Amino acid sequence: MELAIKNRIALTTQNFLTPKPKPKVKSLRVFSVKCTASLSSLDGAATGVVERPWKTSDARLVLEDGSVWRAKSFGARGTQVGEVVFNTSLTGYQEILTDPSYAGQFVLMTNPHIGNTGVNFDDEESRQCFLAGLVIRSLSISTSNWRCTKALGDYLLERNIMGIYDVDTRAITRRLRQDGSLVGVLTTEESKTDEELLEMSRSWDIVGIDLISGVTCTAPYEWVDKTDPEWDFNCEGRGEIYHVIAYDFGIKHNILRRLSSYGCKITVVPSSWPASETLKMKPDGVLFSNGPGDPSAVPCAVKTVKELLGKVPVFGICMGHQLLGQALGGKTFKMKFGHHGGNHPVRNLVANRVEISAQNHNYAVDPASLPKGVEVTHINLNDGSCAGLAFPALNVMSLQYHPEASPGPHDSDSVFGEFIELMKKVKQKA
Ligand SMILES: NC(=O)CC[C@H](N)C(=O)O
Repeated sequence: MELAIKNRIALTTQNFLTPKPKPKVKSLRVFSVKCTASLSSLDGAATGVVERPWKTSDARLVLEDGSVWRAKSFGARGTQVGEVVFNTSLTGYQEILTDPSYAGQFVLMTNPHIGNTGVNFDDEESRQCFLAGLVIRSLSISTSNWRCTKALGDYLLERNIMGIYDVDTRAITRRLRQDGSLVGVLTTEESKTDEELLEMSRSWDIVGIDLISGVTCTAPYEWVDKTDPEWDFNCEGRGEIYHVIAYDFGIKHNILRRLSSYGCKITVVPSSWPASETLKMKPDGVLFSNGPGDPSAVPCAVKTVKELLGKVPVFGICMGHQLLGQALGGKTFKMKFGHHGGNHPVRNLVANRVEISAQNHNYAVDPASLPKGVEVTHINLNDGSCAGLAFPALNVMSLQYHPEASPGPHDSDSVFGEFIELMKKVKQKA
């Protein structure tokens, strides 16, 4: 078993971790799917009233490799550039749409059937949708869920987010797996030629851009909301209150709810909040949140993390983990197509167990670049990449993935309890 896992890592690591070269364009190739019974009106879809004629394709997604994907639009109209990534989660599209870490990206759902549960008030992971757009195979013609307040198409339209459906998401996913993430331009504008859109996609890049400043909050605020007790599955033994300062690099609400449920008093601060101000607030711990884009494009955030190292216990999640990796002296790199989904097996080397995790990242910390004393605590079993770090001497812990799930499995929820234990230990020593 052990050997099988090792062999699997050896076989796959090279594939998934090698950054992609820029794709060559031989000529533009147009792809379209055979017409399925999609409705012309989303209002009709919400009420179940069928309108004819069937909608025909009115949108194009042009990828930087020269492929042109004809599709049908829903949500907002216009032209939008972004990086296309695929997400393998079966459920939770609303949490995915409101995860700020997707800023600058088109999320392509591999689950072909999207929209069937509509959207509701409770599943928002942030104040708005920051992603570039949504790409799906089939848009549900009706919504049916007791929490549903709105159809997905109306929701995206209100938030000015473009969506397309009736596009071969399986073929695009294979292309992304083979060639790596690709930049694309999505348009509903007939006047734009395929060549123009290709040129647009090839002249834009997500690497090296600071996307955090566009999603962070503008001023500090207190967070009080907890996980609804009806949904909470892990809430025993939380007595003492710990004050946590949470750096908002694009924070998901469920990180805050879980910390709050575990007994933390939370102050959320903007990404530019000085480390000196944080220390003046005398927190028991600091959380560095998830967030969009390239971790090496935000040296200011790395500087803040560095200034807090060793002064207070810290916990990093996803972007927070990558910033910690850099602050400790390590390097981050862009993966071939990253990890996005709710089914990633991770080996927890400390507890010696496998956890199925929710993940959403395109970058990773290179463990070989880390100084002595920094321990790799978690490994992604699909490709052997670093999924967690600890530096006990400085009371540092971090995960590359999402223990708060939303959406995804809850196997790693207990890590919030480990952060509490770390704060407790340091407080008792003081
Ligand atoms: N979810 C996140 O925090 C993502 C981190 C980073 N933007 C990445 O893509 O790797």
